[in-house]
Amino acid sequence: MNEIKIAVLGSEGVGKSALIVRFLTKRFIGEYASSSECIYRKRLSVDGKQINLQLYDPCSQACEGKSTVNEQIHWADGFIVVYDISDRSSFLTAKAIVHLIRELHLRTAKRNVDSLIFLVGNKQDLCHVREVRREEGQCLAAESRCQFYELSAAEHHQEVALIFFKMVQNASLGSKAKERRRRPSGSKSMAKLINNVFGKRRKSV
Ligand SMILES: Nc1nc2c(ncn2[C@@H]2O[C@H](COP(=O)(O)OP(=O)(O)OP(=O)(O)O)[C@@H](O)[C@H]2O)c(=O)[nH]1
Repeated sequence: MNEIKIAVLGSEGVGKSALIVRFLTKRFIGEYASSSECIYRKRLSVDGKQINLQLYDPCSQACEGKSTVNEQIHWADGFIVVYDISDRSSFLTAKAIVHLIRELHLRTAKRNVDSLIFLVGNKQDLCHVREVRREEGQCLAAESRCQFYELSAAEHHQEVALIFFKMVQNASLGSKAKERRRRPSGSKSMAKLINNVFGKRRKSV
């Protein structure tokens, strides 16, 4: 069975967990508790192939055993780099992450990552307080040769699911020969995810 590892990266509060939870549970959870980085696992069938998917959700706060961005990049087969359209600084962070991914993959002569980086502008529902124009996202994606999406984890289930499926599809095309690399610490089952979702309070929208 194919194993695909996807890292969802971006600065604090851009909606990384919200996107993952939306994909896994179809629900938008406004309050999500997580004080450690974690890996969610899901089995799915893509193009007739059974895939063991691992989704890495980093923790923005300092936590014990936290992996570095470099380790996260080395671990993953594909990257969903998220920014918040109502927060310009998160766009700059996303830009830096995309450049770092390209640089590290170039330096280690890994396979072509063009189809394996998606730039995602989240919180489209907050367009009345938008700080990053859609064209800026498109422009960054074009110059970084990655795919661009703008959406809202709060409002769009199908779009979110499509992005994850597309990424899995792209990653599964070139994953066979890939060596297994060090994984970030922490692993989460659906039971723990449900605990996080219904357990503690952390942030408000
Ligand atoms: N309006 C709106 N709020 C959103 C959306 N996605 C996430 N949020 C809110 O943004 C806040 C941060 O969401 P998280 O999913 O915790 O963001 P994160 O990137 O995982 O944050 P860290 O784990 O701290 O890095 C929460 O209050 C969410 O409810 C969205 O599409 N629209």
